[in-house]
Amino acid sequence: MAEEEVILKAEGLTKEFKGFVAVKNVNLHVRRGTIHALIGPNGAGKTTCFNLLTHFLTPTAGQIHFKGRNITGSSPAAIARMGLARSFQISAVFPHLSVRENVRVALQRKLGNSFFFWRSERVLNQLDGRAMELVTAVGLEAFAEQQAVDLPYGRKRALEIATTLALDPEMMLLDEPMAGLGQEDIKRIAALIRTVARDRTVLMVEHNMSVVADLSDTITVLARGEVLAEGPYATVSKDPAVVEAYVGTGHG
Ligand SMILES: Nc1ncnc2c1ncn2[C@@H]1O[C@H](COP(=O)(O)OP(=O)(O)OP(=O)(O)O)[C@@H](O)[C@H]1O
Repeated sequence: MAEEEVILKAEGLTKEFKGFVAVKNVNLHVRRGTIHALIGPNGAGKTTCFNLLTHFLTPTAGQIHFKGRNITGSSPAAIARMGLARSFQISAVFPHLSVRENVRVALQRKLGNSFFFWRSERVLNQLDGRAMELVTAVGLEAFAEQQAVDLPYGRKRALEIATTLALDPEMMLLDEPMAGLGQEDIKRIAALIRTVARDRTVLMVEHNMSVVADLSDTITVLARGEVLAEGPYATVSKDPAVVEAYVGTGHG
């Protein structure tokens, strides 16, 4: 794989919790412009891996490179500024601000706390314009003036994606974007992920196999902290070791 094609690279990634190895020597290469899924049965180490990649956890060993730069040990804020952003949990949304205001706050945060120039009316109006573009991009225009707390669950997920898009990341990491969603919301959020992935790279941890099959260019399967298989869905879903790992845990 040509080096310039790889936007995110993890090598020998390992995380130990008091002697228990949750992630073991994981090598991961995410190609620029693709949708890459990280899957595996319960307890496989997906969340730990995700937290290592987004720097919410420090690896015991291994290195992470983003756009050719070693970002091991950098702060989540620093890597977000470099263009690698994780979608924030729903709890990070301000419940009593409107949808539009939530996105505007995210845009303000991108500008940085040290600059207060955005308090001027002209800049606020500009930010409102961009916020509405993002609100529309995620299909929330009809909800723009509603408080976040009043949104249906699936719409909150869309808002979470909009606030992440406000950072204009080159690469977006999504932690179980379909968790807790009904069929209709799943369709809508899957379409949204496909749209946002047109001009950026997406890495997601996801349990919903039909979504993974539908969206992903590449899938990495983890089991017991190790990479079991990697490739397109058609290949990994037929891999005997993958079938065994899922059947063995009753996932089917
Ligand atoms: N902070 C921690 N301290 C100790 N053990 C941990 C910690 N975090 C995770 N683990 C263990 O590491 C292993 C991998 O957990 P992880 O949550 O990464 O798996 P997962 O693949 O995301 O699972 P799930 O699909 O159930 O969310 C599990 O055995 C878990 O108990």
